[in-house]
Amino acid sequence: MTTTPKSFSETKHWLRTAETITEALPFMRRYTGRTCVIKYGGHAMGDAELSRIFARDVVLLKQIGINPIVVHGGGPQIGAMLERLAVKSEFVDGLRVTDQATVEIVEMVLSGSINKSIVQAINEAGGTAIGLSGKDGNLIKASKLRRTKHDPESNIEKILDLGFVGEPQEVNPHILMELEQDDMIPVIAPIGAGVNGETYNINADTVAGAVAAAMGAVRLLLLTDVIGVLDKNKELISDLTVEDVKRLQSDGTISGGMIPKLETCTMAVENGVDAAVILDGRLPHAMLLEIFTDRGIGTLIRRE
Ligand SMILES: Nc1ncnc2c1ncn2[C@@H]1O[C@H](COP(=O)(O)OP(=O)(O)O)[C@@H](O)[C@H]1O
Ligand SMILES: CC(=O)N[C@@H](CCC(=O)OP(=O)(O)O)C(=O)O
Repeated sequence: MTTTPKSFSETKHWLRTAETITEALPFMRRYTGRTCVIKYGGHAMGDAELSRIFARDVVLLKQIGINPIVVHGGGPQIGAMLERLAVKSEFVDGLRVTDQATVEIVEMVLSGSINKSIVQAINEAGGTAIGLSGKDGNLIKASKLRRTKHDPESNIEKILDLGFVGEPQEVNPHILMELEQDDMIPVIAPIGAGVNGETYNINADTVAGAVAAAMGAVRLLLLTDVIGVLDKNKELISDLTVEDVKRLQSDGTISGGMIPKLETCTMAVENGVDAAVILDGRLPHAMLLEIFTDRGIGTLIRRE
């Protein structure tokens, strides 16, 4: 059956749709053939309909020649499982202190249920997704995170011991390139393997940034549960340079999970990623609005 527009408003709707597609053309040209790393945060994946929309948008990117790589988090889901198993958990500067029992649960939740549900959603949307953790194909070689924190009482830098929290030492881009060439969509759980066979829990933003840098991505998109980086008056900051980020960090404008997020963006844009964007994963089609319109949403971070 064919349908033709029946009313003036219906015609306007069709015209608007056609205009939107035409508007997207220059952006498609800019991004085609390039890699776009999407960090899908645990907070952003709470709603079933939003998850379906996310999966469809990822497939759409692939369909028009952009290579999406999904790196997912799962902080709230790990938290819920730890609570069920009565394992206590605390965060320092947005990072979960991770002992041996915790790292086993973190790996189970991230590489298991969360990874597979994203893979399944993308496959149901018509794509071919492959789930990986940093252990698969030696994707991420990790080491124990070395971090210090200034102690105002003693005025010295104290070494933080976060247990099995890791940082990527090396990301192997070859396996991801192979998958891209075969039209597959990698979905990565932020788990890394150490040289002595130990398992590391790595912040998902950090993994996304390291993967984006290793792939020379055109964009690193961090989907989260806020509209972007907010200033002290809770207003959205739409653009930031690396210098601006340092200032926001030292004057305390950013805290908690926003700290590793912006550190990641800085690392990524200093290592060959064109730009990083922190945007609201609760907004349907947030990625498409960011990539295919000149309005942009969220906070865009560039080198300078
Ligand atoms: N200046 C800021 N602007 C926006 N969010 C901030 C800021 N400082 C701290 N945050 C916190 O960072 C959180 C996002 O980080 P996180 O909870 O780790 O998200 P995700 O689970 O998506 O990775 C926000 O929900 C907010 O509570
Ligand atoms: C070291 C560390 O904090 N790891 C995170 C890994 C998951 C994650 O980063 O999830 P979100 O992106 O949803 O926050 C954690 O254990 O929660």
